[in-house]
Amino acid sequence: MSGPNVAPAPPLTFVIFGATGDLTRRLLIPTLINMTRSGLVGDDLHILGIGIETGGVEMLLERFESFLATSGDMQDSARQEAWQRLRKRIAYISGDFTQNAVYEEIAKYLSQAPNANAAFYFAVPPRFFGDIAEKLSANGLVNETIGAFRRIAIEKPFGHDLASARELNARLLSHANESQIYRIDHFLGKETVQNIMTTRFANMMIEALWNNNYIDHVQITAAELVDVGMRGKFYDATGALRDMVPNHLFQLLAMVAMEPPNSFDAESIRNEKGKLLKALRIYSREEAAKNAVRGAYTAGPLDGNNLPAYTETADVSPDSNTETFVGLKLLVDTWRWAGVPFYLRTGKAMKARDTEVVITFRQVPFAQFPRHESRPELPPNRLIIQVQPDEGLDMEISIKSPGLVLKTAPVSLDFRYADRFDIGKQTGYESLFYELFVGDQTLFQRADGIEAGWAAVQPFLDLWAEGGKPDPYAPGSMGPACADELIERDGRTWHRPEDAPAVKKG
Ligand SMILES: NC(=O)C1=CN([C@@H]2O[C@H](COP(=O)(O)OP(=O)(O)OC[C@H]3O[C@@H](n4cnc5c(N)ncnc54)[C@H](OP(=O)(O)O)[C@@H]3O)[C@@H](O)[C@H]2O)C=CC1
Ligand SMILES: O=C1O[C@H](COP(=O)(O)O)[C@@H](O)[C@H](O)[C@H]1O
Repeated sequence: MSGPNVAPAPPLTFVIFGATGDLTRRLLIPTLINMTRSGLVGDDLHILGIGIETGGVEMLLERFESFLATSGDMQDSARQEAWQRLRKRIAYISGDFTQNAVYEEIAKYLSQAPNANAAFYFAVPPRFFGDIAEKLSANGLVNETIGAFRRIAIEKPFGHDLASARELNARLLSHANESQIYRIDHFLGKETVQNIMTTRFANMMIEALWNNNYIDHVQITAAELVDVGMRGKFYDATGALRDMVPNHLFQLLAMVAMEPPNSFDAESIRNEKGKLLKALRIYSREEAAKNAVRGAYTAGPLDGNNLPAYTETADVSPDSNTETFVGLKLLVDTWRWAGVPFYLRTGKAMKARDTEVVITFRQVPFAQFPRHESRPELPPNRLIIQVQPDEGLDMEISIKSPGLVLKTAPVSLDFRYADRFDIGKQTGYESLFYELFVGDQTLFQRADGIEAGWAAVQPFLDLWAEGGKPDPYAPGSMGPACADELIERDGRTWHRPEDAPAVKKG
């Protein structure tokens, strides 16, 4: 995507609702700086910020600059130069986006813009998504004309359950076409997530084994070292399941498990991902209770600090039963995956930052090698897709241990992106923005995929809404004991973060 061979995005006005907010200054502006620097956008990109705060564009620029000064983003001169170029093309309209007046001003601005292309980015609390789309439409701002596009990009969370996601989709689709709607999942901007498709579909030796004849089970982990911190209000109403599973973890799962698409165009890929997510087994209440565990971190030391318990976090109810960890065993009802469990887990305040997909292959059917005390079993092959940190791919195989005695030894063939490529400092939004600007929806979620994801987690939401408390786990651990039981009762174990190459290296 990035790099010198890619043509710059077409001219457009990028309208950011929520321009004075946290996401804009922390991620959107640094992304646009990176894109300006690498030539992914040219001087015909114009930015129009919308916010309720009064003041002119100088107020907004000062906000951005004071953030950039402290973030360490501007330490190299190329970025500073890119910012100087970009800042000249930023405008601001102060107004309340729940009222019509601001849309009239946006219409006026766009009518005087050098070209009619526009992408509207909703960097606003989710309760405003439907309203803004409705008002844009009522003011004729999403009408496309020949040669001029109008697009809407929507941040997460997309709904808070199946019913609300359906309602939001229906509302958006009554004002814009699916081809104009870009639902963001920032995991899809990660290089290693995009690499899952290449790993599978560019390598015969991998894809040929990619089914229940050879794969024993799949683990998807998104462990975070960070705790809930200052996000108590948002998090207590959300929890680990809603925050991470139907979006980020299911995107990883879909990439890993989908059928090969007929082509790499957006619709073919999204068709396959949608089909896969619709094949996730929808559990009964009893099955949901058996196949899901949840936890909340207690007080304790984490990363050199003394972390208060989740329930003592600012803006979290002391008797909260929101989970900060979730573990699931899911099944995909397709010919390819019948009988292969997918174990998923994610949580905050855990032992390490480690997002990975671990594919464990079946044991060889018959092994003549003598077993020895230190290794009574021949370990299965594993393919580890290290999403972050230290992006890479590891293949665990057995070799002969040197010496006269025939012994096997496990070794890991490690590939790290940073060892081979100059990936630079990216926010992860660069490829998403580029595709939004050029009109490629591959890295965005389609309505059916989102709804299928929510349908698969709804039984767990319903179950936990009945009451009960998450199990406690110590900060710096890998979650509650029930998470180990979930997988160990099947005779398997979680891949340990200390086994991850990134952690081994550190
Ligand atoms: N922050 C992050 O790291 C991430 C955020 N997201 C998502 O991005 C979205 C934005 O998040 P974030 O930036 O943190 O939120 P913020 O609350 O920081 O930003 C929202 C902005 O919208 C402004 N605003 C609120 N109401 C109005 C209104 N009626 N008219 C005009 N402006 C208004 C706010 O102004 P004021 O503050 O003055 O009220 C604020 O500047 C959310 O959907 C969030 O879930 C997703 C991933 C990461
Ligand atoms: O969307 C979210 O993602 C982050 C994790 O993203 P990462 O790119 O840092 O791995 C998570 O911390 C946050 O709670 C969630 O809202």
